[in-house]
Amino acid sequence: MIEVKEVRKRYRGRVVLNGLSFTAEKRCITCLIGMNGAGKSTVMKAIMGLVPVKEGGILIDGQSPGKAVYEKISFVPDRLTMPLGMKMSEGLTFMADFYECWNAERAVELMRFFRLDEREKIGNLSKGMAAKFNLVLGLAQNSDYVLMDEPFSGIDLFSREMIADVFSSELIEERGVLLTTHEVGEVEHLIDKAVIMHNGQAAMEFECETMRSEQGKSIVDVMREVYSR
Ligand SMILES: Nc1ncnc2c1ncn2[C@@H]1O[C@H](COP(=O)(O)OP(=O)(O)OP(=O)(O)O)[C@@H](O)[C@H]1O
Repeated sequence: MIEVKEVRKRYRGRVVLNGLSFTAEKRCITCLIGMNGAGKSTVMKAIMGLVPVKEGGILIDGQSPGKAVYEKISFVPDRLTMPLGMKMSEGLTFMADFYECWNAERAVELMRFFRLDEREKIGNLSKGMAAKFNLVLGLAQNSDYVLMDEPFSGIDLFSREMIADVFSSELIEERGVLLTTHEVGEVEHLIDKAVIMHNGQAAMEFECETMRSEQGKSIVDVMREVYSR
């Protein structure tokens, strides 16, 4: 389980996370939802140790983040961070050299699934192709958790459906997924749990199915309630 406990984060004195707490479990797709600038990417980066957090705590399966823990988590940032001059094949080799948990067979399977040609230069990829390659890099690691920052951003409908298929496939099944998205209405059926961020805190954390069956509310309904408070 990923546990975010009472995390506070300021950027140059401005409070972005103000005692944020939530959990993301294995075998569960958890979605962080919030307006632009709510701090979603900041939380992702904090979990990955990419931005320092002085107050509050983050635990992964009960352990504080460190090298061993980071082998358990893969992070798909909101844009590709590979050099643009590299071919995708070189990017895959780089990942294989760098990550002990790299699963080359799965990488090949994913490249085929997304119909990506590894001979293509990264700099020549369209936005959607780059997003898919970014997902390959994250999902081909044998990690227990996958963090994805805006995996659907700027991607056409059919490619979104392809990415959505990955969520319900065996590529994810046993893992815990924590993602951010603005396409809440579209991905609602894929998400198990929602965490609505507001004023630097988790204003609501709920199981989507329970919310639907017991209160008849969609995630968007709950968002409207939270933001109109
Ligand atoms: N490195 C930084 N230095 C200063 N301020 C920052 C930095 N990174 C983020 N911020 C600020 O922190 C706030 C939260 O940013 P963050 O990117 O986490 O939001 P977000 O919820 O992911 O937004 P969006 O939905 O627009 O992607 C914003 O006001 C942003 O300007």
